[in-house]
Amino acid sequence: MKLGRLNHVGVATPSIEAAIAYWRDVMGAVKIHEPFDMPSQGVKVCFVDTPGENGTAGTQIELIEPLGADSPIHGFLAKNPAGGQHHMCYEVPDIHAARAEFLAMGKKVLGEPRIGAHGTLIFFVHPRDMGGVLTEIMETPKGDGTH
Ligand SMILES: CC[C@@H](C(=O)O)C(=O)SCCNC(=O)CCNC(=O)[C@H](O)C(C)(C)COP(=O)(O)OP(=O)(O)OC[C@H]1O[C@@H](n2cnc3c(N)ncnc32)[C@H](O)[C@@H]1OP(=O)(O)O
Ligand SMILES: [Co+2]
Repeated sequence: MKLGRLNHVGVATPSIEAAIAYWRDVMGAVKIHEPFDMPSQGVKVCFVDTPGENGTAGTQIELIEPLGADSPIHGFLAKNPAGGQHHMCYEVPDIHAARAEFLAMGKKVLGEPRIGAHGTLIFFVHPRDMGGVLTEIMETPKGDGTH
């Protein structure tokens, strides 16, 4: 499997507002995007751009707060009440080919590809099969890959 670039690091938080303040005031985020609800994924989302070179945006942090009773991050926050690093997301050119490759390697792919926060198809691979890291695979957006 040849992964593309790291698109974002998912960080679960019990409070997006508190997390925004941390990334802005402590970590010097260069841009805080408008938070939005993704009921289909059971999360409230806010993208934060860390500083890159010469004032440009670097890596994106995806802050996620539970939305609804069935949110997939309730279990994580029960174990990590203050929040923490939740998943890493890598781009691939062809989501269906990538999914088939992970399955062929015997990895536990969590569900069918569905639309993610960048508007392209995503799927997750279970952390037990990925060195303890919940891994999100997303099809590369047509634009610049930022939200
Ligand atoms: C915003 C939309 C989208 C995007 O476009 O970017 C997103 O990123 S949405 C992000 C939220 N969505 C998801 O996480 C969907 C996929 N996740 C799941 O299906 C579940 O969270 C899970 C990975 C199957 C875990 O389910 P859960 O019920 O919470 O836990 P288990 O008891 O089954 O856990 C088993 C095992 O795995 C460990 N674990 C759980 N979560 C993580 C994690 N994020 N990172 C590392 N390890 C994790 C958990 O501790 C258990 O370990 P053991 O106790 O050793 O068995
Ligand atoms: Co994500």
